[in-house]
Amino acid sequence: MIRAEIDHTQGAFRLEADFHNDAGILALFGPSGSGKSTLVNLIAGLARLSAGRIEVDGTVLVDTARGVFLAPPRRRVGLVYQDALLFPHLSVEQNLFFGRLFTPRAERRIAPGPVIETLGIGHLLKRRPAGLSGGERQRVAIGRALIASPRILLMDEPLAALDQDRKREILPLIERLRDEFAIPIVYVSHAIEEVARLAAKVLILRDGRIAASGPPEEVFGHGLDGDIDRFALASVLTVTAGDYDEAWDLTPLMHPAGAIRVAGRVGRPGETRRVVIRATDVALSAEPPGPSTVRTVLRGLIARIVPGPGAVARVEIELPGGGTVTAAVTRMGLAEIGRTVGDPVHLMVKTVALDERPIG
Ligand SMILES: Nc1ncnc2c1ncn2[C@@H]1O[C@H](COP(=O)(O)OP(=O)(O)OP(=O)(O)O)[C@@H](O)[C@H]1O
Repeated sequence: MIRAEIDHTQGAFRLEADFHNDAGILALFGPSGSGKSTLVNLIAGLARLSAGRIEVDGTVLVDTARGVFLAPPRRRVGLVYQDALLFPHLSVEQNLFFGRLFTPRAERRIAPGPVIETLGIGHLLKRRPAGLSGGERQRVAIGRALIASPRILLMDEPLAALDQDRKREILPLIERLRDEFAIPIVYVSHAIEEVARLAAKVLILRDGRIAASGPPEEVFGHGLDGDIDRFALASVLTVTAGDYDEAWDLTPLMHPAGAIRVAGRVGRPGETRRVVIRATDVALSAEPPGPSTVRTVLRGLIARIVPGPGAVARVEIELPGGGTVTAAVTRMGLAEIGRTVGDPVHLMVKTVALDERPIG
C-alpha cells in the first residue's frame, strides 16, 4: 500500500527512512523534531524529496532517480491536521464536497453518503464551521478528506486539539473508516493509546531515523536502548476481553500472565483488544502479594534491567504467552526484592491507573 525509501535533507536536518506497510494504519510516533511532519509533507508533495522514492498503491508519487515528481493535487492525498482548517465561508456540505471537485470522475470511488453517515455529520450539512464544536469540525475535516477519494489519508495529530471525551468519540470512527473504506492511512500521534488502538504497524522516529518498527506490542516498552525516556515507558499487550463484572463495575482483560482489571465495561466478551500499561504504574514484588487493593497481578520473568540514570531502573519483564511489560522502579526497590535478570517476578498494576486511559 505504501512503500518508501527516503534520504531527505532540509537545512541541518536529515531524514533517512525506508519502510513499507501493506495493510491497516501506519502510525508515526516519536519525539518533537524527529521528522514525523516532514515525512507527511514528503508523501503529500508539500516538501520536495531530496533523494528516494515513495509509492502508494502502485502509483509512484516521487522517484528522484527517475525524475518523477507528482505535483500535490495529482497525488490525491487526503490531509487531516490537528486544526480542522475548514473554509469558514462555506457550509459544511460545501466543505465536504470541495476536495471531490478536483478528483477525476472515474476515481471517485468513495461515495459521500456512507462517509457522512459513518461520521454522524448528516445533521450539520447546512451549518457553517464557526458554529460547530471542535469534535464536529474535525469529523467534517476527516469527511472532506475522504470524500475526495484519496489514494491515502495522512492524519497529522488529528485528535491532539480535542478533549478526552471527543477523542473517545472519534477514535472508533477512524477505526470504522479504516475498516469500511479500506483506505491506507498514515497516522501521526504522540499518544501511545491512540497508536495502540489504531495501528497495525508503528514507526518510532528519532532524530530522523527509524528507531523501531513493528506492531505496537513489539515496539513499545522494550528493545529501545539508551536512557529512560517517556517514549519507551509504556507497554502494549494483546488481551481478550472477559465478562463484565457488574457488581464491581470491572472488566477483566485476559492474558496468559493473569487478568488485567479495568474499570467499566470494555469490549465484548472474547474480543481481542490492546491495553497500554505505563511503566510508572507497575510495581514489582518477589512473592505473590498478600491481600491488597491492587486488582491486577501478572507473573513474568525479568528479561532486562536498565539501571539509571539516577534513582530509577527500567525493568523489562517477559510474560508467559507473549508480551513484554516495562516497569519503572527505584533501584533501591529492585535491590530490596533481590531479583535480577532471569528471575520470576510479580507485577502489580493499579486498576485506577489503567482506568483513566482509552483501551485499545
Ligand atoms: N522547512 C524546513 N527547513 C529546515 N528544517 C526544517 C524545516 N521544517 C522542519 N525542519 C526541521 O526538521 C526537523 C524535523 O521536524 P518535523 O516537523 O518533521 O518533526 P516532528 O517529528 O513532526 O515534530 P513535532 O512532533 O514537533 O511536530 C526539525 O529539526 C525541524 O526544525
